[in-house]
Amino acid sequence: MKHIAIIGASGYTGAQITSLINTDSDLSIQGLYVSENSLDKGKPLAELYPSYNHISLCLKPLTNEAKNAIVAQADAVVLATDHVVSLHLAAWFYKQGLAVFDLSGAYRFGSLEQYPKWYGFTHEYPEVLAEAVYGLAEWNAAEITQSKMIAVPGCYPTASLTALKPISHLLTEVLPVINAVSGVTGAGRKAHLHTSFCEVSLTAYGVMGHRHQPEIATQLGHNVVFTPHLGNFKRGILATITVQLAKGTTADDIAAAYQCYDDAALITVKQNAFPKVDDVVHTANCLVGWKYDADTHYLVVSSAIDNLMKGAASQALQCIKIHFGNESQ
Ligand SMILES: NC(=O)C1=CN([C@@H]2O[C@H](COP(=O)(O)OP(=O)(O)OC[C@H]3O[C@@H](n4cnc5c(N)ncnc54)[C@H](OP(=O)(O)O)[C@@H]3O)[C@@H](O)[C@H]2O)C=CC1
Ligand SMILES: CC(=O)N[C@@H](CCC(=O)OP(=O)(O)O)C(=O)O
Repeated sequence: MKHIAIIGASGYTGAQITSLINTDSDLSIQGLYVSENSLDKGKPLAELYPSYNHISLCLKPLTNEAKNAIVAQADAVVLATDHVVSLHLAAWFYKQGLAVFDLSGAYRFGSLEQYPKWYGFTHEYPEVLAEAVYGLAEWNAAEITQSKMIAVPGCYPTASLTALKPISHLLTEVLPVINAVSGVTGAGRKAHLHTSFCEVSLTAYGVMGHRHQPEIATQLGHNVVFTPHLGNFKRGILATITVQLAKGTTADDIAAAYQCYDDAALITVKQNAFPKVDDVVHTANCLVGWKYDADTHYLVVSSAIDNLMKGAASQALQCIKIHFGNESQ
């Protein structure tokens, strides 16, 4: 049995992973935490999320005493916190010897130079960053087993990389064009004008400047054009990617490439059938559909996930299970 502390448990991804760990017989929740001065400290999680009324745990403030109790009692922490909050907490808990599963972007880039541009801070922990591995579960299991510092991928990168990595050897110098639409929970629970009910309407944002573009490009090993969109639905991401493949590529080559997921329980790939967001919401699954025009060598591939599940919480749980393996039982 492994004991897991969840920090940022009142947020969308934190509450989601709390519900997953709560029902996992190999894991136990050491505690649920919010910031020291949070308006929610002391409240039962179920007061915020009545659908979790079977979970009786309360949200505790992350004081110094609480941090020391986590070190004494937990095997791992899940950080479902903002990038800058995660930056410092991850380094502190890692140095205390705990395994860290960080849902933020604070440890996803290998090189320090990327952080000021894409995250607006200077990374202060190169020694911890050097140990971090990218938790794309189906691709990096060996690394996730080895390291105690797991950077769980972003939601858009999870959808995009799942579709593109199998065919990376078929790409040309023409950049894949990724158009992705996210539900509003992708922006977190805190109130913002642009995510308020009367403001949300399907629109592109972060055009030519979203931090997930370099995350996808780095992990794919190939540059991409990435345009996120905000959709007027709560959960889910649909990433539809248009890509020109090398001359001579056949549909059979593509089908063969996607066979890499034949043993992946959570990923289903179909030819000439396209997934809907509703097919994956509240699940840990990723559905991929593709169609290829051999005359132009253009492939359209669509990938659907739940941003709070495969895009965050359930992928973090996959990483926890991979990392601890049989030890968690
Ligand atoms: N939403 C999504 O679809 C995805 C989000 N992510 C990433 O996951 C992380 C969490 O996202 P999300 O759940 O949406 O965010 P939310 O805004 O919904 O939740 C943030 C949580 O962090 C807590 N918190 C804030 N400051 C601190 C602090 N100093 N110490 C401890 N807890 C703190 C908040 O509670 P309080 O303020 O009351 O203390 C709240 O519980 C982010 O880094 C996000 O980028 C990754 C993939 C997908
Ligand atoms: C709709 C929406 O606002 N989505 C978020 C992405 C959420 C995510 O994956 O998070 P990371 O910040 O951890 O990379 C955004 O575009 O910033």
